[in-house]
Amino acid sequence: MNWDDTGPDDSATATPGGPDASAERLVGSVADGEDTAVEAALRPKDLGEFVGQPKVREQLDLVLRAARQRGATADHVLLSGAPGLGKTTLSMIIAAEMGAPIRITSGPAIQHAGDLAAILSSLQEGEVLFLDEIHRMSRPAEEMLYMAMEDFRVDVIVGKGPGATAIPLELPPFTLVGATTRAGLLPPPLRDRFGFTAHMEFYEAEELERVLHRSARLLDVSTDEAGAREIAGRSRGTPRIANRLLRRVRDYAQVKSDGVITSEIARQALAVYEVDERGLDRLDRAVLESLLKLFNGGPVGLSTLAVAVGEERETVEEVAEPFLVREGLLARTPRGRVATPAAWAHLNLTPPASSRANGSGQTGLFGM
Ligand SMILES: Nc1ncnc2c1ncn2[C@@H]1O[C@H](COP(=O)(O)OP(=O)(O)OP(=O)(O)O)[C@@H](O)[C@H]1O
Repeated sequence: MNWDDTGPDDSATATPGGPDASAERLVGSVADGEDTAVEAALRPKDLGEFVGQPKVREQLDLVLRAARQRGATADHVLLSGAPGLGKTTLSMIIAAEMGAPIRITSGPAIQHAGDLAAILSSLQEGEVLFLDEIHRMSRPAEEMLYMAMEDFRVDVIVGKGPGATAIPLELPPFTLVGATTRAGLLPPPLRDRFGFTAHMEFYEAEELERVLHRSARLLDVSTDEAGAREIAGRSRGTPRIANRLLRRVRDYAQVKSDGVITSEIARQALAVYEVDERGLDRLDRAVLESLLKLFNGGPVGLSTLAVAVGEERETVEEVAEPFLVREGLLARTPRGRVATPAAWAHLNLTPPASSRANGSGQTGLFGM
C-alpha cells in the first residue's frame, strides 16, 4: 500500500526559524510576550556568566580581547543558530565587553535602504549594531550594508531617474552583529564581510541545568538538583524553553506545594502541561502516535499524516517535525514520513513484525 499522497516530500524546508507558529507553545522556541518581559532580567551580562557554547565563548573572547588591546572596534560578528539559544544575549555581551552602546534592530524592520542609512548615520564610534534576522533584509538595504561593513561609508542616493546623484557619507567605525536562524540563506558577499562567524549549538542537559539554577536564583525560586535536572531534560536543548518551563513549574510548586521545585513536583507540573520526559508536547506526540498506530510507522505522505492528526500540513511540517527529526524519532524520506525504532520505544509501542525483522520501518532504512 502506498500512503504517500504527496509524492516525494523529503524536500521539506522547515527549520526552527520558519514561521512563528510555535510561539504559543510551551515548548516553542520563539519568544512570546511573557518571555520578552522576563528575559531581560535573566540575560547573562558578560562572557563569564554565559553558560555553555564553550568554543564560541573562547573564540569570541579572543576576538574581543584583541580588539580591546589594539584600542580598535571589534570585527563584525555573525551568529547563527535556532531561536532561543542566546544570540541576542551574546550581542549584548559583545557590547558590554567592549564598553560600547548597542543599537538593536532586525532585518524585517529595514525594508528600504534609506531605513538603514538613517540607522548607520546615527551610530556613535565603536557602537554595536545588532541586526536580528539579517537574512530577511531587503536587497537594496543588503547592498548598502556591504559597503558600510567594508569601508564604513554609504552612498545616499538623492533624487530619481537620470538626475539621481550619490552622495557619499562617511560612517564612524562600528561593529555589526548579525543574527540568523538560516545562515545558508545569506548571500556569500554578505557572509564574507563578517570577520568572525559563530554557530550556536543546542545545549547539553547539564548546561541547561546551570542555566536553570542561575535563573532560579534571579527569580528567587528554590529548586533542588533533581528538580532542575528534570526540567532541563525536557527543554529541547534551548535556554529560552528551560526558563519558560521553570516559570510554569514554579507556579505549580507555589500553588500545590511549598514552592520548592523537586523532581517530583517538576514531573507533576509538566504532566499537567503535557510536556513529556523528552520535551515532546501534545502535538509532537499526536504526530508520532498517528504515524505509528495508523500507518504502522510509515512511510506516509505529509498531507495524509496532517489530516490524521487534524492539523494543517504546515503545522506538522514546520512546528512538530523539526524537533522529531532532530531527536531521531522521525525521518523524512522520498517515500514519505517514517518512524524510527526510537519512536516506537518512546511511545512504548511494539513495531509490527515486518519492521522488527529488518529492524526498521517498512523501508529498511534503520537496520540495527
Ligand atoms: N548561554 C546562556 N546562558 C544563560 N542564559 C541564556 C543563555 N542563552 C540564552 N539564555 C537565556 O535564554 C533567553 C533567550 O535568549 P536570546 O533572546 O538571547 O535568544 P536568541 O537566540 O536571540 O533568540 P531569537 O533568535 O528568538 O532572538 C534569554 O532570556 C537568556 O537569558
